[in-house]
Amino acid sequence: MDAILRAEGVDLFYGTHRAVAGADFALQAGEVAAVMGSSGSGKSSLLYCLAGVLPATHGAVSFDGTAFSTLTDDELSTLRRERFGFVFQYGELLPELTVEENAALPLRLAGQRKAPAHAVAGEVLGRLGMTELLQRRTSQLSGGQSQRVAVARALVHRPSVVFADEPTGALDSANASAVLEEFLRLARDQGTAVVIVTHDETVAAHADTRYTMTDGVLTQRVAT
Ligand SMILES: Nc1ncnc2c1ncn2[C@@H]1O[C@H](COP(=O)(O)OP(=O)(O)OP(=O)(O)O)[C@@H](O)[C@H]1O
Repeated sequence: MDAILRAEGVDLFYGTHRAVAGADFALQAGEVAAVMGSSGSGKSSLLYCLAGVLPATHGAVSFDGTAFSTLTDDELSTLRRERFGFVFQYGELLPELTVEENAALPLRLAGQRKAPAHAVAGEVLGRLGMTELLQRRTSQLSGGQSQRVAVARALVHRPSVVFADEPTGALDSANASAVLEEFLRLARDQGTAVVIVTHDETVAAHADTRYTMTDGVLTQRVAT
């Protein structure tokens, strides 16, 4: 099967510092891949290249057979907005919006009207146990609740790939594993592939494929 997301020989330089060094990566539709490695090893930098947020200095990244380098900035923005979802360590929600409004944002940005967008967001939030909190401002949520909203927002438009950078890194371990399991169950149910950057071996254990980043060099770990 052809990979939905593929990186070949990707380098990312910050000035003279080579943060990503010759990375090869392939992700199938619906696959969950974890990228582990110590602090500063280049995991987030790789994620930004794979998501088309930073252009690779050398090498190529392609989505569904189309190299990012052949797209205009507008086309790449549209691809990121419509086909990708993002979850970060601290949720990165809009604090003045409600839970429902935050989760519905990708649909609203895609031009959907409020009522149907909120109906879909409400359904996804319900699957994450957030039905009672739909009208609450996200500034008034716990860490675990915030991450559930971030997960809903990343999945609500049924993207092909979600990029998650330490998605449960700010939570205590019981909360972290609950949110991670709900996140991956929803993603797998809708066939969304996931790339998770993590320091945490227990997070990586949930993935189908595991990689290790060492000083910018990405290596696939062979299952034992
Ligand atoms: N914008 C930048 N400009 C210059 N150097 C950077 C920049 N961003 C990251 N770096 C450097 O590139 C290297 C890789 O950083 P990156 O954030 O990708 O690592 P990481 O593995 O995600 O780390 P952490 O686990 O601590 O988040 C580090 O040495 C970092 O200091």
